[in-house]
Formats: sequence, C-alpha cells, structure tokens
Amino acid sequence: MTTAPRSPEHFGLFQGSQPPPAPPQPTVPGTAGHPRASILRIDHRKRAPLRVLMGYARPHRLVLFATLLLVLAASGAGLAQPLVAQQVLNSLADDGDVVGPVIVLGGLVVAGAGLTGLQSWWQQRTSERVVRRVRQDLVFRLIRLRIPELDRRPPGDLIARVTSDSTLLQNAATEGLVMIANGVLSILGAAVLMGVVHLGLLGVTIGVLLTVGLVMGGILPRIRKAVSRAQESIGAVGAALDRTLGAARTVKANGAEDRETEVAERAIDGAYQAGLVGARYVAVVKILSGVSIQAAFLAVLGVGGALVASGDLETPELIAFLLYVFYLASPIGSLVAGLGMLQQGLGAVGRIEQIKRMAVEADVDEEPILPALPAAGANANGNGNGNGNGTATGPLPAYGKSYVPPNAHTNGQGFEVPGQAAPASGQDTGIDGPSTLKLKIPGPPTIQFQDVRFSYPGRGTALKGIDITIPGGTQTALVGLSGAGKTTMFALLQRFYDPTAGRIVIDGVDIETMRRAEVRRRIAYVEQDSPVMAGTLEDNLKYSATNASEEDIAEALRVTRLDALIARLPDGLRTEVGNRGVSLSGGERQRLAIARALLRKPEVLLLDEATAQLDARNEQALREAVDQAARKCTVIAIAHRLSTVTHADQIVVMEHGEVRAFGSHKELVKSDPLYRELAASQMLVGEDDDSSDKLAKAGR
Ligand SMILES: Nc1ncnc2c1ncn2[C@@H]1O[C@H](COP(=O)(O)OP(=O)(O)OP(=O)(O)O)[C@@H](O)[C@H]1O
Repeated sequence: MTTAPRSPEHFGLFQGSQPPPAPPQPTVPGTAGHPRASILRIDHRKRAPLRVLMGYARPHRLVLFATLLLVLAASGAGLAQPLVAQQVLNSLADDGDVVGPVIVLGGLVVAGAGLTGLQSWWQQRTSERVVRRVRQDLVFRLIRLRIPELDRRPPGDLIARVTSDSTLLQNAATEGLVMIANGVLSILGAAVLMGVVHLGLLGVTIGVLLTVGLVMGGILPRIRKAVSRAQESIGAVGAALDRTLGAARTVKANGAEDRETEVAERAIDGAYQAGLVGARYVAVVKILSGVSIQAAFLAVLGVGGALVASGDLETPELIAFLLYVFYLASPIGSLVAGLGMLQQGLGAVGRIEQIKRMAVEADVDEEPILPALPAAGANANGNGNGNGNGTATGPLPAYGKSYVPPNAHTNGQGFEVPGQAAPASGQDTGIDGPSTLKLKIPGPPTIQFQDVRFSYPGRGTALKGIDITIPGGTQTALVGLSGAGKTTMFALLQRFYDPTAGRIVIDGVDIETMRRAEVRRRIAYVEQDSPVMAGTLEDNLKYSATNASEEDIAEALRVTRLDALIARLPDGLRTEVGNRGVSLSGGERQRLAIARALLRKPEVLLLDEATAQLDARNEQALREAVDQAARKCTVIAIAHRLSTVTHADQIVVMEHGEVRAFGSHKELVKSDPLYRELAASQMLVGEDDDSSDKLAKAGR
C-alpha cells in the first residue's frame, strides 16, 4: 500500500493560521432566531385563497381602514362642492357675503384633492409593502428549499413566482380590498336613502342588481382560473429562458436557437391565450355592471311610473329615486373593479402558496439540543469495537475482512451521542434534526456509511447498501464506472438527500440527527463542474470564508497556482469572472474552486473530479496541496483518472451502486479485475504487470 509522504513541510499549508475549532454557534445562520424563521414552517394546510389573501392584508388593516376613510371623505368633499357653489351663486344674486362660501368652496377643492393624493400615497405605499414582504418571504424560503424540491422544479418558474405572481397580489391585497369596501359602503349608504324614499322601489332595484350579480358571480372565478393559467405560462416562459440562457453556448453550437425560441414562444402564446380568456371575462363583467344600472333604471322607471299613475308615488320622489339609481353606477363600478383585482390576486395566490408547502432545509421549531459529552475514548467506529487509541477500523461485511489503513487515525476521542435516535429510515421529516453544535471533536472526523441505500424519486436504486469506514485524516478515493453512485455518496454525506435506509455517521454521530447547516459547515465540496459564481475572483475565494486573512488567501492562491494568473490581471483579485466564471479557463475554474474549498479549512474535503481539467503540472501541484490539507482533514476524492489517486490511503471501487472492492492501488491491481482493467486502460499497469514500476511512472 502506498501512502502520501508526510514531510514536515506538508504541514505548512495554513500553518500558524489554522484557526482553533469553530466556536459553537447559538443558531444556524439564517434559520432559528432569524426574524423570518417562522415562515420556514411547512404549511401543509390548504387554505382558501381568499383567507390567504386577507392574511397578507391583515398587518396593514389600520392603514387600509384609514385609506378607506380618506376615500369616503374625499368623495364627501366632492359631493359638498355643488351645494357650496350653489350658495356662492345665491350670495352673488342676493348681494350677500360671497367671501365665506368661496373660502369654504376653495377649502373643499383643496381638501378633496389633498385627501385623494394622501389616500393614493398610503395605498401605493401599503401595496409596495405587501409585495415586498411577499417577495422577501418567498426568496427566504426558495433559497432554503431542499434539493429534491429544487430537482423537480425549473428555476425559471420559481423565479416567476417571486417576480410576476407577487405583483398580482400587490393590488389585490390593498387597492382591490379598498375598492370593494368603498363600493359596498357607498351602495349601502345609497340603499338606506333609497329605502327612505320608497321601500318598494328599493326592493325592485335590489332584485335587478342581485340577478345580474348572480350571473357575475359565476363569471368572476373564471377570471381567477384564466389568471392562474396565464401565470403558469409565464412560469414556463421563465423556465424556457433559464434553460436556454443557462446553456447559451450549447444552444448556439447546436444551432438550436429556433427550437428554443419556439419553446419560449409556445409558453408566451399560452400566456397570451389565457390572458385573452381573462380579458373576455373582464369585459363581460364590465358590460354586466353597466347593464345592471340600465336594467335597474328601466325597472324602477316602469314600476315607479305605474305607481305615479296610480297615485301611490309622487313624481319628485320617483325622480329622486332615479337619481340615486344613477348614483349607484360609480360604487358598483368600484365594487366590480375591486372584485376583478381580487380574482387576479387569488389566481396568483395558489402558485405562491405552493412554495409554502415545499420542504425547506431548516428546523426552526426546535432549539439546538446539546447532548452531554460522554467520556473520551468511547467508540468512534460505530461498530462497537472502538479502542479509543486513535485507530479506526472499517469492516466491509460483503468481503468479510477488516481494512485498517496503516496511517489511519481518529482523534481518539470519538464518541456516540446517547439518546439520539435517527428518524425512521427513508422517512422524510422535511426538517433538520436537532443540532449538535457543541459536538466539536478536535481532529479530522471519521466517516462511516452503514448499509446506506438510496433511490432518487422515481428512479432505480442508486446506492444498494454501502458499508465503508473512512478513517479521520486519511485520503480515500472513490473510483468506478460512470453512474456507479459516487457523486450520490457525496450528496448524501452533505445531506442534500437523506438515505432511504441505513445511516451515515460522522465521528459516531448519525448525520440525520444533525442540522444540515452544521453538517455542511464541516465539509468543503468541490463539485464536478466546479461552479464559479458571477462576481470577482475575490468574491469567489471568500464565498464561504468571508473573513479569510490576506495570508490565507495568498497561500491558497499559491498552492493552487492561481497567483501567477492574478499577477497577470490588471485588476488582480478584483477581476470579474463573468457569468458562471465564463472568463476563466476550465482548469482555472477548478483551481479557484479548490482554493475556495481550502480557504474554508474544512474538516472534510470532498473532491468530485476536481482535477479532471488540469494539466499535469498543475495537477501535481494540487495533489501536493491536497496532501497537505489532508493532514488536517479527511479527504474523499472521486476520480476517473486513476493516476490522481494511486497514492490514496484506500481506494473504493464502486459498481452499480455497490462497493465492489477496496484496498490500496497495489492490492486492487492484484485482486480486482475491474480496477485492474481501469488501471491498464490508463497505462498505470500492464496486463501482466502489477509491479510498482508503473506507479512510479504515475508520479507516486
Ligand atoms: N438528481 C438525480 N435525480 C435522479 N437520478 C439521479 C440524480 N443524480 C444522479 N442520478 C442517477 O443516479 C445514478 C448514480 O449517479 P451518480 O452521479 O452518483 O454516479 P457517478 O458514479 O458519480 O457517475 P459519474 O462518474 O459519471 O459522475 C445514475 O444512474 C444517475 O443517473
């Protein structure tokens, strides 16, 4: 078995700047204790959309009520103006005092305009506040959605819910409600006065208006459905654009612009068609509201005329009543417009509420549970035979032997956490487990996969019972054919998904009993396609080590050989890397991702094909950097190029979701045909050659 040389200078990486173990954090950042934490609770209730919408308006009810009073006061000021104007004219005719009435009239005009302006400002400000709150809550939730939820939904559609759907709520939850209340109050006021004039004619008016209202009631929900459909289509436009722009080079290289345009256009057309249907219903509702006034006028005129003819009603009374009927046109228009807005808002509420029912990665209900520390030397290997002297063992039942890497070491203080039962396997609680924030064991952690099984939703089994122990402070390589389940193991280790059965244990603690954020805080992960984010080189480097010192950054740049690149760039670390790091080469992106991971000073370093795009010289440099880092953390590397892992403490050969073999490079070349074949195909060993000559050629 070959092992990486551990010369004293290998300890140099970050030496002297390695921080003490991270202090326990009182809360998981951004969840418990966050002012918005309560919205992370999964809301399984399916509430009526109207209730939901009223919920958005409730915190602003006082302002909305004041707005309504302002509307009524402004219309009162408007109504009083003709009376005062009449007084002015009378005073002019009688040579009386006109100054007083003119001042009152001017006051009414100014007051009416001022009240309308104030009402508009309050209303707009409230609607902006409503939409800001809805968007902030949505963003807070979306960023914390669990990976399986994100796997299922196109990001463009989720973005549309924040940007487009929320806008429809904006007016419905404020202006719409005020218009409805204003309409209802004005109609009730007019009805009282109409009742005073003639109860019978009021009955006729109500009869006509109710008949038309019932027809309208059947149409309004269709507006909601049409709006819902339109919003779905807008979401589909977002999803199509996200797909296309996210893979712009692939689209262009394949000459697929027309096809992609068609997909987006189909979705745009869907929104147009749904919009047209909605517009048709809105037009019908408007016609009906106009017809209702005309029909009420004609009915009152007919019945009232007959009453006048029979002497049961005076003509002035009929005229007064008819004037009230015409007065109703405005509040009915306000009511109908408000109801239209409300339906639009209700159409969007459903899509926004869906997000509340998606599982997020946080448990905000539980305070961190801090288990009592057991005595040092307790079992660290999770299989009941820990000796507490710094050696971890990892039997693989399938092969019936125990593998003990010669230089494997645990911290010697590993322990099990008593009373921490894992949730039933495969059961998705939708929440994180209690925190083990104070459970900080010095030294690189030992990781165990104990009979771990996993299936992606709707797919075959990706992992079929993985049983391995990765001793703390060692380097382990996962190799095997494509699709064997290597990246899936990384995903489970970071709790992007939880195993369907079995458990993953870090230093004796089942990670399902730990908060996801806590598990991930201990791990640095360099993804297969080493994503680099838009922003500067410095932004990317400090992404998860915001307080990294100048020396640490310089060291990380040196070991990843990015220092030469930075020196060449006029803006140095402040150079923008473009969308997804497009202005860097593939190898530079990988080195940046590795530098970022090293700066994090993790306890566990996961490298998924992290050096696949590097030239031989850079690869060798990075291998040395990883060797140094491995003195302070547990390293697991996925590699197709076996030359990068021949020196690993143990190599795990995976096939079809199972561990097929494990051992050192030398052992595996002898014992495992698949590994031997892979090694031979990469010229690391001849078909009949298992000597160490080739290993030497491979750089070890
Ligand atoms: N998010 C996902 N949803 C559904 N199936 C998935 C998902 N990710 C991976 N799979 C499937 O799970 C299996 C294991 O995939 P995984 O990525 O773990 O393989 P791998 O060994 O890392 O392959 P490679 O070496 O090509 O990266 C494959 O059959 C793959 O199609």
